[in-house]
Amino acid sequence: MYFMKDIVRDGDPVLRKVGTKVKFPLSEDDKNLAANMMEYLVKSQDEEYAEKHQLRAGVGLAAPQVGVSEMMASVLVPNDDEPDKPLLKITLINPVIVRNSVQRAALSEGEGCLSVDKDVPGFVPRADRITIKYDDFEGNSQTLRVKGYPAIVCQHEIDHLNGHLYYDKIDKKEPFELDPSTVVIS
Ligand SMILES: O=C(O)C[C@@H](Cc1ccccc1)[C@H](O)SCc1ccccc1
Ligand code: NI
Repeated sequence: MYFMKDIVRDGDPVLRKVGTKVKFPLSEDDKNLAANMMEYLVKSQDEEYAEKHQLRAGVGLAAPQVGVSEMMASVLVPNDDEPDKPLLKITLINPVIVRNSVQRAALSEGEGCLSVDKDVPGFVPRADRITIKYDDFEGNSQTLRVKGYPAIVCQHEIDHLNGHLYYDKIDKKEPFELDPSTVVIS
């Protein structure tokens, strides 16, 4: 299980590297990495456990954030209407975004990051709909199409695998300026 002490913070060069491709068959270390990252997300969304262990809630976690420069990220997007049926629960291995909608989207509250302690205000414009090619645990290539909030989370995590942080995408001069056609997600 990871705790906040295990989360690498901005300034550590590992967050600015492009991760190495994960090889198959998965090593025991990579299997444990995937399990531990997803476990962090599950526990961080359990209010009682998160409070007791001072975990920041997360809907995504990328391997570089726990110091492993590999192409692997976990995503757990909760479903407020049906808590035991998350909107998206997936481990993305070697993910590549192969299609981006022209339509842009941004979270109305901006974004945060478990690896960035400071608050960086501003909209983070992203694609509203994306198609991701990734490998599953057996090494088979899979395709995932997501839109809206799950798509924002996947883009945030895949950015981590390529050395990008959310505030890189905030317009420095006009942080709350948005193209009028951008979908604002609350
Ligand atoms: O640092 C991370 O990668 C995890 C982020 C992912 C994320 C933040 C903003 C927008 C999309 C993805 C954490 O989940 S930040 C905390 C959080 C928790 C619940 C909902 C939104 C943000
Ligand atoms: Ni992040």
